[in-house]
Amino acid sequence: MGKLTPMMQQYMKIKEENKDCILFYRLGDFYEMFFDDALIASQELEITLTGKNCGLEERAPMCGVPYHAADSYLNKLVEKGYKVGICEQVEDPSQAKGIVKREIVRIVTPGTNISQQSLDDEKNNYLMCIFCSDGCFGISLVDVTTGDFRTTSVDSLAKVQDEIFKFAPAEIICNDAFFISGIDLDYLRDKMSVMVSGIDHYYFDEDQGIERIKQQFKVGNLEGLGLTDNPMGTIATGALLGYLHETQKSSLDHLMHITPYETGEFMIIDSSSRRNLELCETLRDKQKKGSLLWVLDKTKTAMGARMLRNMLEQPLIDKKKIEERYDALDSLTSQAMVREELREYLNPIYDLERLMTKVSYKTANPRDMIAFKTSLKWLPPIKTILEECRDPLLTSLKEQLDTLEDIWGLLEDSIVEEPPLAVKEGGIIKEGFKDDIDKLKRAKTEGKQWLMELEERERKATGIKNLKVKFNKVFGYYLDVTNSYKDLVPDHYIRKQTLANSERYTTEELNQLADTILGSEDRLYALEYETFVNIRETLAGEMERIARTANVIAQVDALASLAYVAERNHYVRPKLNLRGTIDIKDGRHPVVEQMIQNDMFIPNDTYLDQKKNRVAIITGPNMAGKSTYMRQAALIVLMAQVGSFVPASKANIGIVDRIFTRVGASDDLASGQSTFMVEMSEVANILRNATKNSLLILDEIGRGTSTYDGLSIAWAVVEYISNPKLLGAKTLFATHYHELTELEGKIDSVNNYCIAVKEQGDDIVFLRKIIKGGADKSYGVQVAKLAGVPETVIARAKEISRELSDHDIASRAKDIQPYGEVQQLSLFQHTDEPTMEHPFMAELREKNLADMTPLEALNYLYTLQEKLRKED
Ligand SMILES: Nc1ncnc2c1ncn2[C@@H]1O[C@H](COP(=O)(O)OP(=O)(O)OP(=O)(O)O)[C@@H](O)[C@H]1O
Repeated sequence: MGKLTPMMQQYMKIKEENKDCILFYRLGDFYEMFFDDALIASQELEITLTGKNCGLEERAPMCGVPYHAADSYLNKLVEKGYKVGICEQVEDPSQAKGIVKREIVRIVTPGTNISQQSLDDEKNNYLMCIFCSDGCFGISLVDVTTGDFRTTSVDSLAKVQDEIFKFAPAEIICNDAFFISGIDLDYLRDKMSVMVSGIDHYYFDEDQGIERIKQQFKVGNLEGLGLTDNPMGTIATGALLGYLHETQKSSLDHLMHITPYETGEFMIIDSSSRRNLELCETLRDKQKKGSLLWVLDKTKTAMGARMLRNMLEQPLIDKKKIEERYDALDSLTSQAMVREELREYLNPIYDLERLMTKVSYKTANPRDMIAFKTSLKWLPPIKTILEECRDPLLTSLKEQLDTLEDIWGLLEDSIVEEPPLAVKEGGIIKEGFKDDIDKLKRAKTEGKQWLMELEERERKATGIKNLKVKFNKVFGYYLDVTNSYKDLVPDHYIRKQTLANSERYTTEELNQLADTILGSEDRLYALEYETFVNIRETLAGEMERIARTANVIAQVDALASLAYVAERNHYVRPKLNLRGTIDIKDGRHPVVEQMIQNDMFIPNDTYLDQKKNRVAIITGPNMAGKSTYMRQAALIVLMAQVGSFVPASKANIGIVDRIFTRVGASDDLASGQSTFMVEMSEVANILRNATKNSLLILDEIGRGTSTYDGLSIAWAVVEYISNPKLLGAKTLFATHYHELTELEGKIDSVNNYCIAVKEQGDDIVFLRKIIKGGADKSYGVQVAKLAGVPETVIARAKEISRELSDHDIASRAKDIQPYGEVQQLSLFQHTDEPTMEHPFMAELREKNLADMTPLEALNYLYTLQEKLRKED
């Protein structure tokens, strides 16, 4: 058995301390990986596996990536959920000669990835820390690429899930208690691709955490940060900072502020509703295209895009704040020229927040400085053009906008227009910025000329006609005088060497010149680098001002985008009320109207209030447009509370505290649960958490089970939500159970609507218009025909439908004989339902379900169902 080489011993020691990391171990121009790390990396990165003689009998598996291209490899591994430890050579004079010391300089995790690729990503990249204790949760989250840092605390797991879904962090770190809080870890890992890891309990020590917070934000106490009322969030923040210091090891100066927030400041939208409403990505493809954000985001800067996404994720509930945004949009829509000029100035502005991150991590290169300068140039004209806007929000943003002219001036004076990427090879600093640099530069380029001039001067001064300045590697520059002119050599010449035919001299002037010329290149590069680093540090010192400006620009950009979209898509400014009335005239679905090309989107009205119009039961054939109509209402309310104008001819929106949607079967939620179970959990969640100020969108509740159960549940749910003593929330309720339209006469606040279709012979034409009243037919078979179901099946379905139409479904179903492939009842389950005269329904009506809790109602319905089965 051999013994590990010293270099590999060092490797083993570092690896031992960082077992959960793949080590990128710097060897010359490569990062090498060994043993298991090499096996993983070669597979994940598709790179060749080799072997290294490590001193042992067997060669160590090894693979490597070039230092200069390491970023993309690293990014790939981190995206796949690995932690990567970057291990660099560091100077350590105490080490024995020949042994280079290496140490981890940074641990890159999904939540702390600052590779160029992640800096270019439009979205925020959050690292979230969750501290769980006694059913309460402290949440702290940071995007190290932008400096966005927030904290809150919540009192239920459901609210934690909402926050996770809202911010979609790349990585969650937590204490052990969070793992047993009931959180669905598989869902987080598999469906949301979040890396979840527990961190040591010492990170959550409150006192140490507070110290870290005070140091990071340079404050003497927590009051100034607004954290005193948020002990759970404080602990989470302390732990998050501890983790960052441990992994990032370098400056976190760009994390200058933390924003404590209350979830109650914003409209609450639970995770499944966010998905269902397709706010920032589509349900199916998880793409931005097709989402509400896709329609609204016409921002010009990356900061603006993130701000808009944030606004959409957190609609407001404060009327005054919303109206401030409307006023800003009014300014920008009524002055289209001003807006477009503003957008033109915003266009060339780079991502200042992420540039600041690079400055803070000392990775900003000279081209980043030019990006800075180019961006700053547009700040004064933006400020000037904002003078045209008289509304309070834009006026205040204008006042807050620091145009950073001093920083622009510094960059303008110091960095050349097209600098290289490298920082240590010169060519960065402009002429005139620093005398020494200018001199060195001149020495480099004009050295020869200077020597010729000196030669000429000396010839004239001494009369030595063939005096020459020459160079060799041993003596450097010297004056060569042939023996015939020896007598003319002046006293101040210093002899360097005597040859057979000539003498070699030097002078003080020549020595100085030689020094300047010979060392100029190295010194020039070093001085340019030093100057560049100083400039970068000056910027780092101005981080606070730059961050504030970046935030102002982001807000202006997001507002300008909303105004632009509002004008282009003919949106209107909504009115807001606190009566709880939602009155939309000619509302349109903001996304579907963009998708429909030749066809015109048919607008529809929506009216809901706290009295006679609390619940709208919407019937109509499949494909008629029920889901579109309901989502459109929810999106219009949401847009209104984001501060956007809305797609309608007129809208008066009663501010809602929450929007809940239960739409279709969200299959991806159903990890291990049946579709019906998921549906019922969502319903339970809605009934438990909605208030009378909420808006509910319920699409075909009860569809996932048998007709009887489904209908009964739907019936009980409508009774519950329409009753102000129980819930009394405004609701749009789409159903195929036509029996539910019976409720209109029975409950005051329930009204029937349907989406009109026209029969044309055997076919139907969708009119897409919502009208008062219930639909009398479901046209399921016609829609099946439109969808291309084979003619034989359609014909048979019509036959069955005719047979069933006059009879009770339960008894008739038994009589139907199988025909070919059509053996299941599923074809007619939705096209023909039991009549209300069934004893089951009669008993149901007698019983006042409204006096029961939803659970009692469900239990009761199950008992009824059992009874029925026994009777059968
Ligand atoms: N108001 C409208 N104007 C124009 N087209 C519309 C309108 N509403 C819906 N559509 C179109 O009709 C299609 C079907 O609409 P939607 O999915 O809302 O129907 P549905 O009644 O919910 O169907 P199902 O009951 O089968 O789920 C949409 O994809 C859209 O293209």
